[in-house]
Amino acid sequence: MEEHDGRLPKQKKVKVVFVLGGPGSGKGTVCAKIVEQFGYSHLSSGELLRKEIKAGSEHGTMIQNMMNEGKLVPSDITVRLIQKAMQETDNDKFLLDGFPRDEENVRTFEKLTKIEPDFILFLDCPEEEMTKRLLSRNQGREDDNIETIKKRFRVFQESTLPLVNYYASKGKVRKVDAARPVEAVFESVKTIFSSANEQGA
Ligand SMILES: Nc1ncnc2c1ncn2[C@@H]1O[C@H](COP(=O)(O)OP(=O)(O)O)[C@@H](O)[C@H]1O
Ligand SMILES: O=c1ccn([C@@H]2O[C@H](COP(=O)(O)OP(=O)(O)O)[C@@H](O)[C@H]2O)c(=O)[nH]1
Ligand SMILES: [Mg+2]
Repeated sequence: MEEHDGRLPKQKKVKVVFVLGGPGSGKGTVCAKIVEQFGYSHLSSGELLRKEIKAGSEHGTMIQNMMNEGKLVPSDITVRLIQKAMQETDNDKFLLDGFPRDEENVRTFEKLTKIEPDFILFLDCPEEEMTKRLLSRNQGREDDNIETIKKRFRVFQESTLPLVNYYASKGKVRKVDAARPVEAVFESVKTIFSSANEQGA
């Protein structure tokens, strides 16, 4: 048996909120505001994947091809990137923006991190509004074109929404009407995070 001095091993008990919503629903925008007001660290799996492409990493080309088709990158790759980013961040509260996107993402995340989310913030927005936002986002993203947008909506409907419904059945979803102006959306989000704070969640 390993000898130790009685102290617990260095362990972080982390709190995680999954921030879900269709492409262009405003996940990144609202996460930035939650960070300012509630001290979470913001990890966007999409951003982490785009960094891999830029860095020309081992899986960069494959990731780029998947993204341009609006398809989901294999869970192993995404989860490892998230896990690494969490370990490198000196915080115990994380917003996972745009993750998980399907059931396999969840299974892989739970297997590798043993973390269960506190709750799911769900930004509910009609496709028409999301399309308008994506087409005027101007971030130079190759996947913000109408063909790829349609594919991304389909993946969201078929793979991500069932997950949201699953978490809703466990009482874990906090849904917000995301079709309103940013300030109004954030007012609702603030209420949710304030009450989560009070409950020590
Ligand atoms: N509530 C809102 N009303 C109008 N435009 C918004 C709103 N939230 C975000 N946007 C804009 O819509 C685009 C998509 O937002 P973003 O936060 O990148 O969404 P997501 O991360 O969900 O794809 C951005 O140009 C952003 O400035
Ligand atoms: O966990 C993730 C996050 C993103 N993506 C890929 O990256 C793209 C862009 O995701 P992001 O969250 O950045 O887009 P948004 O929803 O914000 O428009 C998606 O369409 C997928 O191809 C993925 O496969 N897994
Ligand atoms: Mg985003």
